[in-house]
Amino acid sequence: MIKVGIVGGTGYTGVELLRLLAQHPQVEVEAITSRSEAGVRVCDMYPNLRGHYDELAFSEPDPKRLGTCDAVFFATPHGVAHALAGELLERGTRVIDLSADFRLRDAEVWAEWYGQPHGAPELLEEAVYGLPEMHRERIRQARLIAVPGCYPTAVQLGLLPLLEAGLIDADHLIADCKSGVTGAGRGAKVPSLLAEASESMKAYGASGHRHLPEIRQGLADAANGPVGLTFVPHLTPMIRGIHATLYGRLTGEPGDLQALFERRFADEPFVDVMPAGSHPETRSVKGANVCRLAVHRPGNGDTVVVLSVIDNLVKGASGQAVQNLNLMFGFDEHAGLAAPALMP
Ligand SMILES: NC(=O)C1=CN([C@@H]2O[C@H](COP(=O)(O)OP(=O)(O)OC[C@H]3O[C@@H](n4cnc5c(N)ncnc54)[C@H](OP(=O)(O)O)[C@@H]3O)[C@@H](O)[C@H]2O)C=CC1
Ligand SMILES: CC(=O)N[C@@H](CCC(=O)OP(=O)(O)O)C(=O)O
Repeated sequence: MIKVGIVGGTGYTGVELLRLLAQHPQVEVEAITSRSEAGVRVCDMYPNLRGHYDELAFSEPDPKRLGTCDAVFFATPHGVAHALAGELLERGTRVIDLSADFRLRDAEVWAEWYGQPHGAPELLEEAVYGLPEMHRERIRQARLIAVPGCYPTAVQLGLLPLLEAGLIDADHLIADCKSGVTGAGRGAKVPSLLAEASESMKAYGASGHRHLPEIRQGLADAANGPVGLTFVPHLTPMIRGIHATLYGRLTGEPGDLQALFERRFADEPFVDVMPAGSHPETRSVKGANVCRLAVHRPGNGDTVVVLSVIDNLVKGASGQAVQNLNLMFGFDEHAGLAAPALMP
């Protein structure tokens, strides 16, 4: 058994970590923090966890107590892990950060997109980008993991096979993405109100969203050179889910694209390449740590269309974080993540 801590336990990704870890045979949650709810029992705030965490209560973030854990998850807004990760690492605690604090390798690019100076540039070199389908062996050795963002997970998984094989024009990629409202977090915000978000859909961040540099960085690694990407996120009236529709211009005759995708992800426990002609639905991944993909070539023309769906709170955040923990501690990669999606 290992002991873990969670900083930022009242948010959607924090409570999703608790739900997944409740089924993990080798993990005990030692500490969970919230400044606003300190003293409140977790199961009083989240009754779905009654019977699983009856004694656990939120506490103030205390690096000494967190430093007694084998690993600490940060499910906090940007900047919080910058302040605490270094001290925890010095105490011998491994850090799995769900925020964007360590996702971009360049501190100046981070500062430009996040509107504040990078708070821990000295840790960037050792941080590993926690996309197991790209970096599994480095994750196994890592002390500090930057869990990818939700849109970046859906987009990178969908485009990796095509870029690695050099089959599409890397200068002109398009990612048209839709997210459910939990992507915006649990904090009260007008655009997340029922009357604002339901029965409506809108694009946002079309001229530049902070996930753009993160996605470009990952795709450039796959393409072995810079990429040009147009990324437009949309808010849709669902609670969980990301649907990414990805477009690439073929540079030549690509061969069997279905076989390419099946081969690329054959050994990946959490990527499901659907049969040719499929249209994956977000509800088919609700609550599950899975990315479902389908690849199309409309009219046998020069454009390839990839459809990629994930649950933003699971493969897009907390599930991926647990998958990283499993790799770091040599557990079965499925531990805590075996349940199928909810249906309907
Ligand atoms: N929602 C999603 O789909 C995804 C979210 N993420 C990322 O995961 C992180 C958490 O997201 P989400 O769960 O939605 O966020 P929420 O806004 O729902 O929750 C944030 C949590 O952080 C705590 N917190 C806030 N400020 C501080 C601070 N200064 N020090 C310590 N704790 C703090 C809050 O508790 P309190 O204020 O009481 O201490 C709360 O528990 C974010 O970085 C987000 O970008 C990543 C992928 C997907
Ligand atoms: C619907 C919605 O608002 N989604 C969030 C992204 C989700 C997320 O939390 O991403 P990070 O982990 O990078 O913060 C947004 O567009 O800002």
